[in-house]
Amino acid sequence: MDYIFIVNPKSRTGQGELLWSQLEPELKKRRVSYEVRMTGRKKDAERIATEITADEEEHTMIVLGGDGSLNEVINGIKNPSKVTLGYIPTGSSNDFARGMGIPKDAKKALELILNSEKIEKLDVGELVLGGKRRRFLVSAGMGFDAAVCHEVCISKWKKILNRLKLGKLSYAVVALNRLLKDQPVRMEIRLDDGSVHRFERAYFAAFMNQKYEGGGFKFCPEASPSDGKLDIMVAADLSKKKILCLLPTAFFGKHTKFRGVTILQCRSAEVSTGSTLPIHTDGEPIFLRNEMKVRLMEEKIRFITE
Ligand SMILES: Nc1ncnc2c1ncn2[C@@H]1O[C@H](COP(=O)(O)OP(=O)(O)OP(=O)(O)O)[C@@H](O)[C@H]1O
Repeated sequence: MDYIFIVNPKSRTGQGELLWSQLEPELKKRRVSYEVRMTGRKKDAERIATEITADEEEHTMIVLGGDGSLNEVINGIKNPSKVTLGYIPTGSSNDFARGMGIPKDAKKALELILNSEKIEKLDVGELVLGGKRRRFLVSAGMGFDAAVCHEVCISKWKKILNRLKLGKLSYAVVALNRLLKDQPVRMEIRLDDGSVHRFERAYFAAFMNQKYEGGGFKFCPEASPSDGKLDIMVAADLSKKKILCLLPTAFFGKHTKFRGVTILQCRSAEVSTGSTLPIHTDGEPIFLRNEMKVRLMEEKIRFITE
């Protein structure tokens, strides 16, 4: 099998490059047939994936990077059903790897890819905003979680905590800060089963393909990336003090039994809000809107798993 590695050398504040330099000799030693494409800047992984898949042939791509790089690759791929994907997590939040049970250790993750014979067909989420589309593998969200993603991307905390090997904590630190600033809004969610769910004071809605987002918050403990469904978590109609108490329980998925937390499932949904909110896909902040559509694509992507 020919592997195409897409490597973000800057992932986890520059550690991606070091990790790749430790893995590549192993590929050579084992005479693995591969080529490597390094990303040089933002959106490179997307461009590279588009280039590779333009021929509509079958390809095996291995991403070395964080959830952001993985998101770029899934967005660049022309037809997800023609691609087999492998993943070596070298990001700071690594929610995809956590959900899929991929080893955090890069060498072990490579071993899994080279030795595994198991393929799981994963659902691919798609966010539709007017004429624009963005795919996701982990989650898409509107409101507080997207505001946190945005602030993490621009804050100094991520770099500092990455250096201390505490990268995933950056989401928790920023979440506390954001909670003090954000105001809840009116939200209506229409699901493909015809049901309509209205919330007077919603903080956010997370549409989850994986169990975890935001660096380890297990927002939807029952979510599965291959069940043909998106799990939804809405936090609404509760005080900020209560959210503060609930957030730590969300690390263990224990928040779902409390009032103010609603869990739903859908294949597609339309959301509208009383005022404009930030929106993210896979932790990458993208737009400010008061409407969005979320759905799963017909095509699935093959993923190398344990
Ligand atoms: N050579 C590069 N220089 C600067 N930025 C890059 C480069 N290559 C990729 N990027 C950008 O870095 C962003 C973040 O990378 P990635 O998600 O791989 O790592 P991370 O931020 O450490 O992890 P996480 O997303 O899990 O927090 C990507 O969205 C990508 O656009």
